[in-house]
Parts: sequence; C-alpha cells; structure tokens
Amino acid sequence: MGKYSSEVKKLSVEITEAITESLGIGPNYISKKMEDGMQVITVNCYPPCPNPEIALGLPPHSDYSCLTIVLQSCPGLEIMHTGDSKWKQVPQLHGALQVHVGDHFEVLSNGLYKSVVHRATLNSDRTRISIASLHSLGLEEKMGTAKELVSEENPGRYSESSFKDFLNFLANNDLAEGKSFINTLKVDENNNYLKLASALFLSVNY
Ligand SMILES: O=C(O)CCC(=O)C(=O)O
Ligand SMILES: [Fe+2]
Repeated sequence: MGKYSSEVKKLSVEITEAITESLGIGPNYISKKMEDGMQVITVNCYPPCPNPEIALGLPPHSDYSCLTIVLQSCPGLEIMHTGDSKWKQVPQLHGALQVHVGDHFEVLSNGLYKSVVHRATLNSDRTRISIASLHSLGLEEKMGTAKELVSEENPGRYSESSFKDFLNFLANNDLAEGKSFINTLKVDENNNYLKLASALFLSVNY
C-alpha cells in the first residue's frame, strides 16, 4: 500500500503538470505545492446487495480534491455525463486507473475543467473494493482561480477555499442529501454580470 500511495502521488503531480500546461499557465504552476500537499486515501468496501437497483454504495458527489485517482476491483463507479446528464459506468479494465478532476481544479481553471460528479453502485453477487486517492494542496492552503485566467470579460467564477474549509462544510452538511461543496464556492453569476456591465459603462464613458 505504501508503494501504491507513493506511485499514485507521483502520477498526480505529473497529471497536474499536464493540466496546468494545457491551461497555458505552465507545468510548474502548482506542481511543487501538490508535491508538498495532502494525499487522502480511502479504501471502500461495498458488500453485495440483493437489490442493487434500489440502493447505492456512495451517493452522487464531486470530490473536494484537485484530482482523484481510483482503482476498482470490479465495475460500480459511475460518472455523470455533462452532455446528457446520464450516468455512465466506468468500464473495468484490468489494472487501469480512473482519474477524475475534483472541485479545486474547477476553481483553479475558472471552470474550464469541470469537477466530475460520480457515485458508486452495488453489485448483486460480489463485494466491490475501490481505492480512491485524493490529491490537494496543504490542509489550510487556499486554492483560488489562476489570475492569468481571469479578466474583465471573463471574471472569476469561484471563491477560494482549502481542504480545511471542505472539512468544515462536511461537518455541517450531508452529501447524501445532495449538498455540494463546489456550489458554495460559485460566485453569484449576477454579481459578475453587474461588474462586467459597470466596467463596460465606465469604459464607454471614458
Ligand atoms: O468507490 C468508488 O469507485 C468511488 C469512491 C469515491 O468516490 C470516493 O471515495 O470519493
Ligand atoms: Fe468520490
């Protein structure tokens, strides 16, 4: 398990570098912070369920992390397809890892990367085990939107937050009731329109 954790940690830093490079802010934008950041590993065990269609292993949620790497023993992980809002099963490929973007990369990228809503379903005949490795900045380190991705025409859409802020959210909200951390970070769209309108108004007058 120790070897697995350190290998997925290295992988998370490499993926982080590819993501920030794809955003045009360079591969080293937060790679050091991720290297020094938090890694939380959850080992989930879902026993068989005689009526899997009326129960869930884990309710729909997105992870607070920057990114999450999942290894599953058999199918069960489903992701919400943003195009048609339908659940899609993540196929079981021997030894394959599922990587999904978490809330903090949605914030960093100002919404260019979307946090993946996912859930775990149950099987009728077998126990399912999954190992999820969640990678983020340090416990109290705030993740905000990269200032390079914010402009007057494209205002910041999220307020900053840390892993600790998420833990406080979790202490007061039930994910099973559909409460979503990322929704609490979204800056009021109307507020942004007002800012944009007043900026345009000022520049017209100027
Ligand atoms: O069991 C799974 O495949 C998903 C686990 C998960 O979403 C989590 O631990 O956050
Ligand atoms: Fe998750």
